[in-house]
Amino acid sequence: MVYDSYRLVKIKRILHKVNALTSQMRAMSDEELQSQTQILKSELANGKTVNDILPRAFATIREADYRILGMFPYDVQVMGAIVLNQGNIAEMKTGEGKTLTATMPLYLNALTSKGAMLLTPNDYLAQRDKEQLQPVYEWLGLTVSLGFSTDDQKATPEIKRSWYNADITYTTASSLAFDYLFNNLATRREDQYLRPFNYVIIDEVDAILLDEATSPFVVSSRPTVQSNLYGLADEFVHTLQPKIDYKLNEDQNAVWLTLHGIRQAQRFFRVPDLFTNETREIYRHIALALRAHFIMKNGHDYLVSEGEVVLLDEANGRLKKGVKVNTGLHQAIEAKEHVDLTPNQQVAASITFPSLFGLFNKISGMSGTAKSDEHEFFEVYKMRVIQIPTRRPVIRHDYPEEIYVTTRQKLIQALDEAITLHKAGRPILLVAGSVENSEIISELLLDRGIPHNVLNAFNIAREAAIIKDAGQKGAVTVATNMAGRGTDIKLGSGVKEIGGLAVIGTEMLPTRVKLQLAGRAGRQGDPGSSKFYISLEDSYLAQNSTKRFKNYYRHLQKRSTNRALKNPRLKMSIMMLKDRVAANQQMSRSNVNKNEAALKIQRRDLYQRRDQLMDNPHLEKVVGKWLHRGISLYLASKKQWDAQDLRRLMNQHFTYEVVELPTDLEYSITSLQAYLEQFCQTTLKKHAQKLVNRQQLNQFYRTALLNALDSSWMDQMDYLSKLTARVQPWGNAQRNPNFLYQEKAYQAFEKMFDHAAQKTVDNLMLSNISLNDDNNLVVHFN
Ligand SMILES: Nc1ncnc2c1ncn2[C@@H]1O[C@H](COP(=O)(O)OP(=O)(O)OP(=O)(O)O)[C@@H](O)[C@H]1O
Repeated sequence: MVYDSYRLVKIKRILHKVNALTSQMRAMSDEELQSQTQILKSELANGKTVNDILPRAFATIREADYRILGMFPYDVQVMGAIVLNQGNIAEMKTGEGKTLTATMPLYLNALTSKGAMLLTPNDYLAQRDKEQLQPVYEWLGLTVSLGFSTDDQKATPEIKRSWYNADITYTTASSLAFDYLFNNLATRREDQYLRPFNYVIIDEVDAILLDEATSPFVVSSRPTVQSNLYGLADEFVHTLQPKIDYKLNEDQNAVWLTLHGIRQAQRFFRVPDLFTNETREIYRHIALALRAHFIMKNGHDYLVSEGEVVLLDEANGRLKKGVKVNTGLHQAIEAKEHVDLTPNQQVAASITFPSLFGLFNKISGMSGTAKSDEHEFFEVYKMRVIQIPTRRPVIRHDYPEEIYVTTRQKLIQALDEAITLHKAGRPILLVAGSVENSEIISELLLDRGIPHNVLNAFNIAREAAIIKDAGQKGAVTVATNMAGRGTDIKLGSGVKEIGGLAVIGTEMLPTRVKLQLAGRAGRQGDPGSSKFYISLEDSYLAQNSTKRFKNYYRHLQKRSTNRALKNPRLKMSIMMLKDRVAANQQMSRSNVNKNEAALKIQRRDLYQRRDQLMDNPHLEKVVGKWLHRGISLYLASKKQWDAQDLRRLMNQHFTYEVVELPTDLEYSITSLQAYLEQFCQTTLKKHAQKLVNRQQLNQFYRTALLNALDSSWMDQMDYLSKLTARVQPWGNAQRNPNFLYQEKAYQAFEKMFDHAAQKTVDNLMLSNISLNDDNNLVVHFN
């Protein structure tokens, strides 16, 4: 705390410097103010640093914000902006105006011409913020872009390049993650579009770096053979009895087979042992089916819509875009819900948010709720969380939550409260715990004849329109926690006078999500209130509570009281439960980060090699080296060679034609190596004769090498994505699963290059090459 106030003093000193320039900026003509951009850029070019020019740059854009948008950033916003420029996290309460705050560090860091990005948690916010602020940046002579397309058209590399080369880019973390992965799957420089990452502000930083830290972004590629094990594993799971065959630890979101269950599985799948190399896949599918059945809940974690399973983002109630679930879990849920299975796909590239942001020169973040995790932010990202005071005191009234025994009781109470407030004319935001509950609440409201809007994952398209009306007198909006982050509900006329927006929650939620939702009311010093109605049947409690707690619940259920529960011990145990869940989540993030660390090194190494291959105009030497390695690996597969073995090997990997071996060939490894290398060179010469020039030959080499490297990397990614599940059972045998993971990941990476070398031989020898009508190279790998 002492350090915090010391930091604030330092920040205020910089604020004074910015404030001192206000009148000077106000006196400038528009042209003079606009010319500041060039002046500041040349100061940077002449050796000044971003920190040196901060006061002037901030004062410039502050005045521009005022002239173009009519909003002059408040002192507390400038303080937030200073924190963002330091590469730290500004904790600013909800509604304090983070969008406008970000204009200052974005402008300042964009002056370096290396790019500045703002990442929001969803498309809607990125688009809204970009549209709102674009006029300011453009007025000051900077370019702005939105980092994704707003229609369904696929963007060409050229279009993407224009997004990422803009001075300032507004986008979402997931769009950036996917673009990064695709950029590094390109086989030609022309298809790449990213420049090195420079500066980023992550809006709602706790959602991105904490809540979503553990689910990697995955780009899938070639479909693999569909396994019929999903259906079988699903059938098997139906036969299991709780506690006897499997155990569920809802605290840790874990479910596993007991010894009895393992025996059942061995009987069901007719295998003697479930933990051998051959039966690994069976075990993996059982683990997936168990998760699908006992951890993933319809309406909470996913929806089934028109015969398809769509995953929901737990943190914000939105549909998950792209492929973002651990390999196979999606199919396991599909088997559970009896819908068609999507084809199995292989992982082509993957990355987690923490690794993605590790690629930036400077990262910063903002959120209304980051302080509680400041240790983790510092430990993992070296970012400090600095609390910025609010401009006006928050006068929102947060009532203590009311606890009921059953879902029914809590919903009725919440509805009664909503109706009372509605009668008084106050706008109401009724928050449901799941899509299903939002529909139930909506029906209950209809029964009582109350008109309302529903905002859930099914009607995202109407989000902006719904939010626009949500603050009007008498408006009732039912929403899932989708309405939590960044939703700015503006109060209609006369609403302040009657008490502002009322947020009524109907579900127990993690603390941060709850704070975000309450923060929809009482923004910028407005009046407002929040109250949460929870029940002992809420899924958060059901999933995370202890045995004692459950017994207590059963006891209360028998008493069948309709009144709110007031027992202080109950409140205390709920508080402790929340802490325990948060600690468990932190632990699982730290495990994922440790595993990801191995992957990060491998990914960087691989991408560097790819870049080198793409830039090298003379690949003959590299080709020679890889052929040498590939051939020696093929030859190492046997101790003794004879003519028949050699012919077989050559027909598999070197040529489809009949092999004529020299009569005087010696069958020692050394001479076979020399013979095969010579054979390869002759084949390559033949290939070269079909091509127009040396560049084309180089292009052929590059394609063959990249293809070999990429497909080996895909196997590696696939292996790693399954490795976490595989090391778990060994972990139980008292070996540290993290250590095992690192060890196995490293060994596999070494092996990966062996496979790539062998694949290179096949690619160079067995491919069909030709020229099309325009004399462009066409390669088909076999
Ligand atoms: N300096 C300012 N002058 C006038 N109005 C402002 C100023 N700064 C912000 N506002 C207004 O305050 C409201 C809240 O801003 P914004 O949505 O950016 O808040 P936020 O901090 O991002 O909230 P949340 O945490 O909920 O996302 C907006 O309507 C915005 O236009």
